Amino acid sequence: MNFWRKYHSDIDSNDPRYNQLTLIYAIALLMVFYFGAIGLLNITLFDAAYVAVYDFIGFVIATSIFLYVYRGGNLAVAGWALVLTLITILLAFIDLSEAENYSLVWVTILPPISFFLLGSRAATILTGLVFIYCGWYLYQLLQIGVPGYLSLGALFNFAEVGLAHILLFRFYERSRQRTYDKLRKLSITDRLTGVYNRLHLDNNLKQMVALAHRTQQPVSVLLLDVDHFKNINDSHGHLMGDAVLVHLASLLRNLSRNTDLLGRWGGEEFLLLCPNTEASAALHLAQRIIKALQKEHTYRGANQQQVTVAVTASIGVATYHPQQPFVVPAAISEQAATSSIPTDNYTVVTPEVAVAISEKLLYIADKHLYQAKEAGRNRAIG
Ligand SMILES: Nc1nc2c(ncn2[C@@H]2O[C@H](COP(=O)(O)OP(=O)(O)OP(=O)(O)O)[C@@H](O)[C@H]2O)c(=O)[nH]1
Repeated sequence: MNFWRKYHSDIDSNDPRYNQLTLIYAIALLMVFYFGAIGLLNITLFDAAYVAVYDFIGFVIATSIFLYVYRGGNLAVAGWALVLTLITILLAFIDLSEAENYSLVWVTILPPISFFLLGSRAATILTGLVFIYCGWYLYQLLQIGVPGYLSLGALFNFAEVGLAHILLFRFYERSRQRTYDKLRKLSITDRLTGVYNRLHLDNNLKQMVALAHRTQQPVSVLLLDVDHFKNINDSHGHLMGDAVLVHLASLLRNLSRNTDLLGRWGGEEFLLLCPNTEASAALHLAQRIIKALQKEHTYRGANQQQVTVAVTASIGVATYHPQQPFVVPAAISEQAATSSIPTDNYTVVTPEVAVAISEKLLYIADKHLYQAKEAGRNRAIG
């Protein structure tokens, strides 16, 4: 982890916010040095203390934004603060220079920054308003006949460049966002069943455990494994096996709550994460799943042939309750003694402890699943 992300360790280089963070740092730092240096020059060399007051205000605002982000502040808030500060500075600068020396061209840096930091909608409105204001400002100068390069043609050119900038960056930002959403969805879902994949479950279980601790609510996990799945594949073909997995995923989705998180843990294994769920409720849910699976279902396999296949599953259940000591149950503690799973009782949940509790939950669920298989399958143990 580098120095800049000390308080934003959750943002890695694959996260789109990583570059936003970099851009906010870069612009804020640039403003800090710029206002600091110009302010000093205004006081010492140019004897313009009244201008230095503005430099000082800019310096303080830029430093505040920088420190706010550095201390882990919200990126959206920092993005808005930065863009609004930039707009104020640019408009003040244009006004002070009365649009001389093409100072107006500076507003063209706003669309790339705004679209990147604020998203398509907010940036379109904000930069649109700034360009309209600048067009109106130019028009006023034309009216009073400011000499020099100002002409009606210049006004049109400015308006056209402004519009082109907004449309192009809007198009660019929306296509980037769409590609990102598509890639993200692909990276967290299982292609066959459409439920979440193992990576996503893993990440969320840790967060769920931390939240359970904060809210003092229990969290349960259900680990389900189809019984003799190999036989289904061998007797009816792989396509039929796939159809069984798809059906099972939709059955699990229908039986679980909206707040539960369902995913495919492995080949024919599914994991259901249930926040705010007591051990008894989790076991009850597991039994409902077993019962629902026992109902006959017709699957479509190769050559569109329809076959009724009897599918059963075994489920291991485990629950973490923040108010109770979390120890590996006696029945499986012998195996735990030789494994690396920590067995302490946790009082404070740091990220490391959340990982340890998640591992232990999965470990217990896996052992219960194993016991259910040993006891004859088609059952749940918790
Ligand atoms: N059709 C299909 N089969 C899969 C998929 N992923 C894994 N499998 C198969 O699932 C089977 C798992 O077999 P085993 O681990 O022996 O488990 P089982 O036959 O269910 O036996 P028990 O779990 O002991 O009841 C293997 O034959 C894998 O090839 C998949 O995506 N589609």
